[in-house]
Amino acid sequence: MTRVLATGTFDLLHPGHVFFLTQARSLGDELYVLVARDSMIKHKARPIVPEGQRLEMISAFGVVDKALLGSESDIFEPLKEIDPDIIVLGHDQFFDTGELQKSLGERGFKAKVVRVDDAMKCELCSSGRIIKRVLERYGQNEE
Ligand SMILES: Cc1cc2nc3c(=O)[nH]c(=O)nc-3n(C[C@H](O)[C@H](O)[C@H](O)COP(=O)(O)O)c2cc1C
Ligand SMILES: Nc1ncnc2c1ncn2[C@@H]1O[C@H](COP(=O)(O)OP(=O)(O)OP(=O)(O)O)[C@@H](O)[C@H]1O
Repeated sequence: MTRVLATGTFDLLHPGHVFFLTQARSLGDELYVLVARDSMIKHKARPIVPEGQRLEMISAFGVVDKALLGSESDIFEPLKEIDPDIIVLGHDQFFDTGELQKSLGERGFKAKVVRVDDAMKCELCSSGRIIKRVLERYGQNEE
């Protein structure tokens, strides 16, 4: 039984997320997903959708066996419980594969880090671009 772990913000959902999680699931037998905490997202703007609602949506995906909220202080903490065989990184996730692999080894985790390079290309296959489109269409009308 190979347990795969995927992680991410998953703010405004789109087909790129379905594509990523389907790819992640295909690497093993079961898929766990760690949803990033609002307080831990510092590499981009604060998500529109609060963490509890982001978790609820990812939990409803058919390819996902279990979704959990991450830790608010230590990204390695939830791995003790999940104990994944594979940690999958999306094409644009900021982690360096080698450095993450090294950090995991130093902490005694067995997981192998796998980067999936494929991206689904469509105009609105990005939470950021959905937000931009909404602002273009409705932003100017704000009183
Ligand atoms: C192995 C691993 C564990 C993670 N654990 C957590 C965590 O416990 N809490 C959290 O808020 N983010 C955690 N993250 C980070 C996010 O879930 C996410 O990967 C990061 O914010 C960048 O994702 P994005 O490109 O989807 O925004 C973890 C990431 C990795 C790779
Ligand atoms: N179009 C896409 N194709 C493949 N994977 C994607 C795509 N969009 C997002 N992902 C993957 O889904 C996971 C969660 O992504 P995230 O929540 O950052 O969405 P995003 O749409 O890329 O957000 P933003 O537009 O704010 O950067 C990441 O691993 C990311 O690489």
